[in-house]
Amino acid sequence: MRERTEARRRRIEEVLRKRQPDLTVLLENVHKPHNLSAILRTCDAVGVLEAHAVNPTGGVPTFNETSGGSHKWVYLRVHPDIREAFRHLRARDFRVYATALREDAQDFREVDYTKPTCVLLGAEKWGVSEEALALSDGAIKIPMLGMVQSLNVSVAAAVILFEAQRQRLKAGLYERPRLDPALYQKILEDWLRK
Ligand SMILES: C[S@@+](CC[C@H](N)C(=O)[O-])C[C@H]1O[C@@H](n2cnc3c(N)ncnc32)[C@H](O)[C@@H]1O
Repeated sequence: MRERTEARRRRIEEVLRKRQPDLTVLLENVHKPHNLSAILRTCDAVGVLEAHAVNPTGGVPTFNETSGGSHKWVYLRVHPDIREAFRHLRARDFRVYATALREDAQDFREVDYTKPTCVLLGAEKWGVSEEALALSDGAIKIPMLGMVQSLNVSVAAAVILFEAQRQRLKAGLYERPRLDPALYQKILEDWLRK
């Protein structure tokens, strides 16, 4: 029993040392539980500490088994509206890139994800709102060469976040703890209670 507790603690510490407090997503009205769950699962895999969501249509975000339990390990902060979400992110020096299937959007691989970065993802049906697009630092897209115009939102999130992970691995950002010691300790205690 004691050994299992020790092993669990070591595993939690190992994961926490790789968490990236300056990489995140903002989900604008992504309301389907399987999409939200799949995105949080990817966030966990690339080391996102906290994800953000805005649900103008109301309601508390819900998860399903697609999350694989990842919603326990990735905090989700829900903002009352998109302006408040941007205020929060700007106060923490994030650059926010809106995913959008526009002519003038740049290829997502051209962004430097080693800087504090938030990837804004839009609603399944309507995409990112004009308001959110106007507030963002630029639009990015995953080039589409097939017959279908767009990807599923959780797939788009995975493609972009793993490019961020690739860049951050190369830059050595997973090699040393990124959380300040007080925050690390607070989260460690929280995770050990789960
Ligand atoms: C199904 S798409 C929405 C399609 C919507 N009709 C539009 O024009 O934006 C849902 C979300 O997935 C993401 N997405 C899907 N395909 C993408 C692509 N090729 N590049 C960037 N983001 C994409 C965006 O966040 C988008 O808002």
